[in-house]
Amino acid sequence: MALTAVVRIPTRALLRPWARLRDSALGWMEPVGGVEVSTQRFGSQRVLVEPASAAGVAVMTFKNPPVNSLSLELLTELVINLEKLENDKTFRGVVLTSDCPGIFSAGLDLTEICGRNPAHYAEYWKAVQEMWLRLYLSNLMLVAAINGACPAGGCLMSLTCDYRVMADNPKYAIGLNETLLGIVAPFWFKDTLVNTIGHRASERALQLGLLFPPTEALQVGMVDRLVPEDQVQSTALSVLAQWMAIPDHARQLTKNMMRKPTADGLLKKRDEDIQNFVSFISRDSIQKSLQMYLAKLRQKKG
Ligand SMILES: CCC/C=C/C(=O)SCCNC(=O)CCNC(=O)[C@H](O)C(C)(C)COP(=O)([O-])OP(=O)([O-])OC[C@H]1O[C@@H](n2cnc3c(N)ncnc32)[C@H](O)[C@@H]1OP(=O)([O-])[O-]
Repeated sequence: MALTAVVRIPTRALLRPWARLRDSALGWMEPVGGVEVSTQRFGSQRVLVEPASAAGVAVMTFKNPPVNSLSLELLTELVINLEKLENDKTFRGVVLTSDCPGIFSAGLDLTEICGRNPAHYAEYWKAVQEMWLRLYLSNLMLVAAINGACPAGGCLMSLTCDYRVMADNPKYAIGLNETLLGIVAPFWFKDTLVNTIGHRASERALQLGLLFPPTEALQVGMVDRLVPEDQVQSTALSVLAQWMAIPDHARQLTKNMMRKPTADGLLKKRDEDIQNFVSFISRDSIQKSLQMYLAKLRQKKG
């Protein structure tokens, strides 16, 4: 099996805004003696990509204030930048982190799934699926540097990584809290969690919508390591340095062997999953729940 053929997703056909964003992306690679070498910061408006000082490693920083919610634009830019890193064979590992103080990501952008029309829900959900598939099956080593709150879709994104380092600050929490919003985490969110913390712990966490403070997240296995807040990124980089010692092709095949069956669950029924999502999220009762949740978030501030 060819290593580069792990994910077969016709990306251009899936998300229409990509072509536009691709055009506006900053120049990032220069051919040097036939080999593409990164020369500078690159990325796009909401996703900054910087080569780290260690060879073969990049830091991908999400920059979608105020809370790094996963808007359609952020999801699109994330996938484009990941694809660029994967296509450039000089990169083997990526640290995913946030530029928003105290927040890794607030999860799916609630304004994308509340008060819109079915066509929008379908387009958005396809982008969420795409983000998950691309990260979950990435042949790169991915380490999440969780430097803040990490609920719902933010937690999902971190769970796609090969390793999670979290800031040891009791103000932050991580988990799939969908039931608290009156919505249901889809089966592939559930599968990703089960693959990380096991069936029983997932069953409880998902039903109760648990958001684990760092110490509990470590205990349950949702994160792999806790460090002081100012050491999250440096620790993630040193973890990657250890992983870099493993021959890539053996590690990639192993990762694929572990993850492909889970990803296939979605790949086999993407359209059905989109239809399910659209009909679920369009229900009046669900829209009401989401509106109330958003109003509560806004009130909290005022
Ligand atoms: C089947 C579907 C599966 C679903 C999966 C999901 O991911 S569902 C997602 C589940 N996600 C969650 O349950 C997380 C919900 N969010 C939180 O719990 C907190 O915002 C926080 C802990 C992330 C940060 O606390 P903090 O005190 O630092 O910040 P703050 O609270 O003051 O918010 C600042 C502004 O951001 C706004 N905004 C916030 N989140 C979202 C969002 N997801 N989207 C859009 N907007 C959001 C908030 O309204 C406010 O706007 P305003 O008033 O300025 O117009």
